[in-house]
Amino acid sequence: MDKWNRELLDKYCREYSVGIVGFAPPGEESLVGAQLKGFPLFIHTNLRLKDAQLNAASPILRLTRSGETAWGPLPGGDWTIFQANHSTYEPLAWAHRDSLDYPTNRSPLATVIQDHGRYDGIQRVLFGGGLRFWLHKLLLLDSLSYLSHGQLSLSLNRMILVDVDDIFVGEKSTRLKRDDVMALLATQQRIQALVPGFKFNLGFSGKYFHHGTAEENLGDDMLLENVDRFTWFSHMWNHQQPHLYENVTHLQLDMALNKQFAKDHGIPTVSGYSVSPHHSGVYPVHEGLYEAWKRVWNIKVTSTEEYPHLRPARLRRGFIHRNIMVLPRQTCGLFTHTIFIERYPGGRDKLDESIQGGELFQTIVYNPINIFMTHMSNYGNDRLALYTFESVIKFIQCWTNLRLSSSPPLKLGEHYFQLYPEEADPVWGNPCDDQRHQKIWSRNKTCDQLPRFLVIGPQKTGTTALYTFLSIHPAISSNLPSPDTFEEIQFFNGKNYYKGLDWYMSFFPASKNESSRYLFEKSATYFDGELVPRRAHALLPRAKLITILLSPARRAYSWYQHTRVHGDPVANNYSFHSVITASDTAPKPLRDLRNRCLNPGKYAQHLERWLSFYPPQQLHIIDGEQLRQNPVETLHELQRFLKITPAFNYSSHLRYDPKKGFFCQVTNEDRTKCLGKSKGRQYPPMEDKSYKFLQRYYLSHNTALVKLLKRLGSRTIPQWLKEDLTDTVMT
Ligand SMILES: Nc1ncnc2c1ncn2[C@@H]1O[C@H](COP(=O)(O)OS(=O)(=O)O)[C@@H](OP(=O)(O)O)[C@H]1O
Repeated sequence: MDKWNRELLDKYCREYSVGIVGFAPPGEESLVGAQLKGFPLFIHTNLRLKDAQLNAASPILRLTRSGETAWGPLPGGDWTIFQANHSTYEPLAWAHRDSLDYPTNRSPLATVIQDHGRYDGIQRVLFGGGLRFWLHKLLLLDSLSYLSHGQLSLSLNRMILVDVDDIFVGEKSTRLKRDDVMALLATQQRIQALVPGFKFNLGFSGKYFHHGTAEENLGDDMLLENVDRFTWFSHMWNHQQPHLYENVTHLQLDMALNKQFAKDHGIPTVSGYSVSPHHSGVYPVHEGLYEAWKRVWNIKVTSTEEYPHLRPARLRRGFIHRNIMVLPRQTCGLFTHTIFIERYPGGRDKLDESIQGGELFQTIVYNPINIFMTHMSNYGNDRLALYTFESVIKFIQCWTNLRLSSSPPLKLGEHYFQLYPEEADPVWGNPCDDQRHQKIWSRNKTCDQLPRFLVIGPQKTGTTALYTFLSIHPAISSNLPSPDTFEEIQFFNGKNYYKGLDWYMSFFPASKNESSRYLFEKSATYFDGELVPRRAHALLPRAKLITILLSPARRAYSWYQHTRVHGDPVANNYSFHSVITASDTAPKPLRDLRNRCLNPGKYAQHLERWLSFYPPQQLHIIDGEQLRQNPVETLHELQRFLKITPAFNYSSHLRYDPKKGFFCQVTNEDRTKCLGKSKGRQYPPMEDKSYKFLQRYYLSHNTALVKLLKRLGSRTIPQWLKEDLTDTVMT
């Protein structure tokens, strides 16, 4: 960093009490006792180190616990260590030279050092290398917490739930014998001493009870003899994937069999938790599963790996659908077929690495709530899962101050959404964009039941005319009508979104020659809906977007007239001028109406939101005046944008109807079919004072729109936009 910037940064840090975390970059040159410019601090580089320890007296330690030695070499051979001769410095971690490379040198070398700020007024923590070493990752968390005066601190509470799935399901000779069940209970007891509330959570499929060898059947019996010492949840009766059931009644019947089995064998049925094999049906959602779960088991919480995608595990989120909380699962590396420690992928060393500071350890460090899925087969043979969980829990106890605990799934779910309330709303993605999602999606759903383009509004710009004219096109099909909102589905912007993807897709029935069909949907309220671009993009990232713009002032006036006709009491009580000029102290209903009337006209702002999700090439802007006066040309341009070939010639299908005062659809030689009375209404012209007010109101928004259109490469600026701006300048 040059001197000027450095001084600026230092000044900022001193004034606002901001600390610095620094990392020594690896260098080709090996330095010995080189002084860090401007500091009483010296470094040695490119060292091999081993046996790390922490400074128990350091005020930085919070999550990390000192006292032990992390024996063995530190990863990499290019470590930097620090030597200081000023009281401002205090080591945070030490290591020793690796004797393979160097003659024995017993004095510990500081690999992480704290600068208390006594030298130049700035607090720092300097790391002698990157973050390859797991212990340094913990120290980074603590450094951030310390330097941010506690503002960047993770809670120290961690919850763990271990599901043991496929109870009774495994093939002969992979199942639990009495010894294994005893080991399970003994380990559980030891873990309970470290993790209050811990119980293995057993997921059973009753159909396969007593399907093992004679010895294994005794193991089944022993599990049931100890039924109260575990928590239990229903898997599927026959381990069938729920998305393969087309019929919810069959699904229910199978679930009822498992419930009956539970009752007959004293297994509790009130946990409110269940999981489905291979996570199928949970996400992408198979509505039948949710329905049957609710009816048979009153399920309130489940967990899955697939949402939004399988990997990386740390990006998985939760959501709530039909009042069922779906929690993300973490990965522990144990799968149905990983049944011997030595056959763990990469061998025992890899497993130990994951436990001792590696992936599994860090999963627990970074996630306040951890749900792990394991299988019965992981607990037989050499009891890989028992070794894994007991070891990682002990390692956590040894190296961290984390407070581990466990709770039944329902409590865990409630706690999860208290921590992450923003995750409650689901985000529906396209199951065909992820092979794993597609695999666990129902057979009777296709990928062609989604629109290829959206007409997003805004309201009152001519969206119904465009929708109607597009529907004449032989290659274009709109959605089926909705009983509530007619031609509009209004999926992405309101409560309908919570009805799920199946509901949305039911508006686009599959037909035979799908590939040649251009499915589309128009919902005029999408344009200014806060959440719509994000949601639309999650589901339809390649969709084209069509918007129609006309003078925001005229649009607002048309909307007001529309709202009056629809019987809105506030619109009927107040003149247009009173609505648009309502102040922030006006009664709430009036302010709300004002906002609903005026906000959609802030075009640039809304378009920018769409453009933060979609590339500009996918957006087509129609001039609303052109649509009104020359729909034929407008539709030809639109076809070119959509790349629809052969182009449909609209000139013989649309004709100006002098009586209606608009273009209408030609039905035969001398007849036309126009839009209904609610489109192209008769109402008095807008008062001049209102128009002038709105010109001023929209000035900054219209100016931003001109800039945006230019940025998007528009060669012409719509006439209405020029007029709105010119008139404003003149008044
Ligand atoms: N061909 C044709 N026929 C009838 N109306 C037409 C046509 N082209 C554009 N318009 C203008 O469309 C305005 C209604 O816009 P929307 O259909 O988007 O309204 S809505 O948001 O769906 O309610 C409607 O607004 P009003 O004039 O205020 O009724 C019309 O001006």
